[in-house]
Amino acid sequence: MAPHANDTNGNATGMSVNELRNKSQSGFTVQSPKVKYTDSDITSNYTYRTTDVSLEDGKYSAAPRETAYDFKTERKVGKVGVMMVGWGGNNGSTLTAGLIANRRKLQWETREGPHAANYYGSVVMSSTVKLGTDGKTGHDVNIPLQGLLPMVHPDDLVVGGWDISSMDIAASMDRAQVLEPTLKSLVRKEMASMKPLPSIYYPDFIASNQGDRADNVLPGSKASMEHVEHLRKDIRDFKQANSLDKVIVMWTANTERYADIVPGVNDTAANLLNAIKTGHEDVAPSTVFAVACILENAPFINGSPQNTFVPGCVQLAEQHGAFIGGDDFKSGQTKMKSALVDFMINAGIKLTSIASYNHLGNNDGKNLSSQKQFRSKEISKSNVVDDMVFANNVLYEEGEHPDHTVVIKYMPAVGDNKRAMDEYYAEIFLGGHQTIFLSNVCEDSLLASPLILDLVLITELFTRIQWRAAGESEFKGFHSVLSVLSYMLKAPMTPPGTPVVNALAKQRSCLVNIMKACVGLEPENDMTLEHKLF
Ligand SMILES: NC(=O)c1ccc[n+]([C@@H]2O[C@H](COP(=O)([O-])OP(=O)(O)OC[C@H]3O[C@@H](n4cnc5c(N)ncnc54)[C@H](O)[C@@H]3O)[C@@H](O)[C@H]2O)c1
Ligand SMILES: O=P([O-])([O-])O[C@@H]1[C@@H](O)[C@H](O)[C@@H](O)[C@H](O)[C@@H]1O
Repeated sequence: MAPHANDTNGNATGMSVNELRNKSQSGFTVQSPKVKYTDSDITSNYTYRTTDVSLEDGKYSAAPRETAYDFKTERKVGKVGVMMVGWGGNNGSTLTAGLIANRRKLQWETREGPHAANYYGSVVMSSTVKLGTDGKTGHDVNIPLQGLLPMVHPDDLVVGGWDISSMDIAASMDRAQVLEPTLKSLVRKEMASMKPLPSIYYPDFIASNQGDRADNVLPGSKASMEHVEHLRKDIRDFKQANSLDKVIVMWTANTERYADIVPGVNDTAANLLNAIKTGHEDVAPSTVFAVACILENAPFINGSPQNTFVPGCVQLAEQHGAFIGGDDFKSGQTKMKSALVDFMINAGIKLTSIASYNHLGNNDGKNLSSQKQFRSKEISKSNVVDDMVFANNVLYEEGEHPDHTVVIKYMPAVGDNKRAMDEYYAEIFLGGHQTIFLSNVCEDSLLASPLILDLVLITELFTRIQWRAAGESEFKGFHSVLSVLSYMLKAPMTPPGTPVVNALAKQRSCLVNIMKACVGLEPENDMTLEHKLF
């Protein structure tokens, strides 16, 4: 029996905490002179509070700073499409099945009994945020994160995309071996009608073992403006055919090798466009897709670890005010790492080594069994602790960091059910040690698919948010590199010269507090002074 909620004077409210908990599910409005609601927009006048620190005579001087911003969020969501590159892959087919199952509110039999469609694993659809405190009872009031601002509902998303494999998406679902047959039977017909568009295929960028599925490719095995224009037309045609207001493009195709950053080739926007025009062999398919999306003003998100966003690509996005984001979905082993390392180091425990091993048997693993593709993944999985280590100069000397090794092996037998095994070794008080062993079976596509959804929903939201410094007349969009997506990504892209944050709690807090600022609400500070100062 849930405890009864008392008010701040200790008087019974007549409501259980659960009743109170569910009372506020029906949305909210902010009562503030700083927040204005019109039919078209929500506008908030927001004071951003930070602390300026300077070093004077060997001592820090800290000065509170206030910066006034206006945020404007367009309330109309419109009709949104997502085009996946690699639609026929495990993630693409699994997400597609999940969207259909949820839209149709399907239930299916499993060994444990009936299962209903859900969006578990999506931070937008299945997590909550603290809205505030009930003035009568003093209890927290939490609402679904998706309720903070107008957001597209995933049930309304229109799905499409490309694949170098011609297999329809129902057959791709079978190939993926991720979903229960009972569920597959319910979505098969609709998915069998879904055919991936032919794509660009430059064999040198992915493992040679992928060649046997490449039967759905456009002519040409290296970058060209014809490829760029063809992809742009695909996006326009998809948008028109489905009467969409906007399209978001998601790279969930194979991990590519890194492209060399070559001055005169991909270091500037002009050089990159010229390199594509002249068919330079070091321009990756993912970069060609990114360029096409930038020129078509379709946000492009990279769910894989390769360096798609070469400097010239970032510059092109900035020139066009187009959104890009990445890299590499943070779905399992690394997600756990970015939470656990944050906890250990912030607890003053000196992490000295991290050994991360995993094996998996899906096609992603097959592609990663090739050294150059593994190297892309090794980089994204290895850099995730840098910010947390660097922030603690009590435990770590300058340049000191834990040993960190990443091993990935391809073991077909386990399929999509990736095994992650980690050892965290740390120094504790008076020469002691703490050793944490973690074994984690990550059903990779069932963990990644909701993340892909979150990336789409949040990217779409940020296409409708504009800001200006108080006093300025013109509103403008966030920087082209959407670093607010970092919670879903192993190697978060940030605007050039800005810091990378990998700590999972900070990443979520950043996203939530920016969304709260857009409705004029203060960032969550967890002080709860109202429960301490009385
Ligand atoms: N948990 C996860 O599944 C997870 C986590 C992080 C990152 N990723 C990354 O997401 C990507 C997809 O993972 P997956 O398990 O779905 O892999 P997958 O191999 O099942 O799917 C990739 C698909 O991309 C297609 N493809 C390859 N090159 C293409 C091109 N140039 N154009 C269009 N299609 C192309 C392949 O035919 C395949 O169908 C991989 O790069 C993987 O590293 C996955
Ligand atoms: O997200 P995460 O579980 O740390 O990392 C995963 C790797 O462990 C796995 O080998 C790879 O196939 C997946 O694409 C994903 O990148």
